[in-house]
Amino acid sequence: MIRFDNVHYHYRNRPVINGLSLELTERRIGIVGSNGSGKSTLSRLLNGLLSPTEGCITVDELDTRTQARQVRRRVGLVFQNPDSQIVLPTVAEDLAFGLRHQKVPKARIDELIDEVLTRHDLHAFRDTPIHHLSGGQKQLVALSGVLVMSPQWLVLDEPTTLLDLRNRRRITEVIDQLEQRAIVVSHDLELMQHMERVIVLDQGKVAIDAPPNIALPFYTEQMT
Ligand SMILES: Nc1ncnc2c1ncn2[C@@H]1O[C@H](COP(=O)(O)OP(=O)(O)OP(=O)(O)O)[C@@H](O)[C@H]1O
Repeated sequence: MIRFDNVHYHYRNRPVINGLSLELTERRIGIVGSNGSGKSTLSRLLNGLLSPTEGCITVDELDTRTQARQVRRRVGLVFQNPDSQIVLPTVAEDLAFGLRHQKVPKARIDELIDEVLTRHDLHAFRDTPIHHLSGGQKQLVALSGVLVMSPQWLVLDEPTTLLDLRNRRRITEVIDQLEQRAIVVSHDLELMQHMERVIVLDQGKVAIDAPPNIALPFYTEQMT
């Protein structure tokens, strides 16, 4: 379980998250909200990249302030723009990066990479330079790079915004089939329909927290 206990986050003196208390247990949780409502800040708080200014976040009992390294292993964060996540020139090199850092033996790294690429239909691109890939393929590589580390939780920040309809559907299918628990931050309301629970953020607070058939009409009404 991920638990937020009266969490506040301020950038310098600008309050962005304002007293969130949440228990996240569902397998698919969506976070929506208008631009600047605090969604990306929330994603970074979830995996310990940012620490609350006030209050406490625990991930399966690990405190993100004091056990950030363990939290980051447990919660994989996929950024909105794959270019900010992919660091090495070819697909295989990039996927090996985190595993090598964790001192996983080379033969095991190759096995894990083969497995994740096959699962996402990317095996033909194993040694392809990243800059030859389409936006959708890069998005899948960025996701694969996080999955290969076997996190228990995934946080996906706007996984479909840069994609065309076909790739949006593909990523939606991949998210549906993930074994991990996933928290998906997105403006893509079609993707949000696939969630069990949708939290609407407004100025760093929960405006509504409900199944998508209730939360999404509330959100669209609020936005118009
Ligand atoms: N590094 C930063 N320093 C100062 N202010 C920041 C920083 N990052 C974000 N903010 C501010 O915090 C607020 C919330 O930003 P955040 O990126 O979390 O919102 P968001 O809901 O993800 O927005 P969007 O839908 O536009 O991506 C915004 O007003 C933003 O300007």
